[in-house]
Amino acid sequence: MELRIDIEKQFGAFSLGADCTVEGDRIGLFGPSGSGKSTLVGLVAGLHKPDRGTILIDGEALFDSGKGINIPVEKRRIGMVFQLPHLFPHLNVKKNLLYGYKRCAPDHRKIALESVVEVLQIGHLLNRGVRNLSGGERQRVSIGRAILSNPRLLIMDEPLSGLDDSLKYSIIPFLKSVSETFRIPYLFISHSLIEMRIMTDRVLNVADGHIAGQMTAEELARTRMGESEAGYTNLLKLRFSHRLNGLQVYICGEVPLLVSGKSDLPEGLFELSSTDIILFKRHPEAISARNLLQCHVVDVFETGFRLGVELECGGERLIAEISRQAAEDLEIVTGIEIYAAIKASAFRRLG
Ligand SMILES: Nc1ncnc2c1ncn2[C@@H]1O[C@H](COP(=O)(O)OP(=O)(O)OP(=O)(O)O)[C@@H](O)[C@H]1O
Repeated sequence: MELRIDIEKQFGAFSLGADCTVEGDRIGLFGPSGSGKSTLVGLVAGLHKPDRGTILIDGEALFDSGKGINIPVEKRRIGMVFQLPHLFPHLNVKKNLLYGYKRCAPDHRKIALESVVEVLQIGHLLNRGVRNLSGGERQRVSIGRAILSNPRLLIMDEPLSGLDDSLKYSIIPFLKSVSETFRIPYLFISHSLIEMRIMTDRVLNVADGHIAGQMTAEELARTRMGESEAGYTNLLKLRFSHRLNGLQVYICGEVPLLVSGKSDLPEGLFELSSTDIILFKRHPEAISARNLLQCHVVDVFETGFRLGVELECGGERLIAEISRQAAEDLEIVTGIEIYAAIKASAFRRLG
């Protein structure tokens, strides 16, 4: 999808002026609270009318003040999912799901109820009233309802913010499989850099009512690494192997990792902060950290006052963060071999 926006909107004291072209099917909008993300997607969806400008999807004008075009919201074919699922309380799950489908013109009805129910695994809920659903189930139903309206674009405005961590990471696979199965491009709003990296490829950085830049989610994470004490978050998909001396052995690429924790689910998404990786120039004789990985330095980059060090280790990439003095002591340059020590307790399971 290509989204072209060149609009201005004044909302009381807040001015929004956005001018950008973005291409991709998994687009993020990232920025602080009040920067204008929801206003911007509301203008795209047709919930508000720009004061002037143009909004085009794949060359087709949804709004063009010069030509007097303003496609009404119900004809834009844009589905929306919000932080709080706005389901109809008097309708059961099936009727909520079919609401958008029935309003969609028959020519555009390409996605069937059965396939959405299957992907979102909500078949057992169809006859239930929506008041009797858990938070995660409600959000799955609201995603299903949006998909069944057969939109050309799905807008998700902080769809995971109202959920606790474990629920959030159980919904993400559904969001991903929905987008992969039905191939609907989406705009995804979040304050969470981790959600951006999991859910999006291209990110619009929104600041003070304008688009301050456009980059990949990975570039955004590296840019912000030096601004946060938590550093860069490595996201690792690990495969459970076995238990050993009260710890769990997971496989990362080709490398076994010792991880604290109790779950022995076959797979897991873990986070590891760049500040929890300690680098050694030579193999240390004995250390308390349970993981000592032999790595190659593939990149060294600036992160404000410190340096980011990208490591290759058994087919996986890790980013560590060190001071300039430490980089001098270690004589770090691209291509050298180095050892990375990581405590078993440094890994945090996300889902
Ligand atoms: N209808 C409106 N009338 C007046 N001001 C508005 C209106 N809608 C939004 N605003 C203002 O526009 C600014 C941007 O709000 P918006 O909700 O778009 O930000 P956001 O980046 O989505 O924030 P958050 O991440 O907190 O949801 C805010 O200052 C808000 O008060």
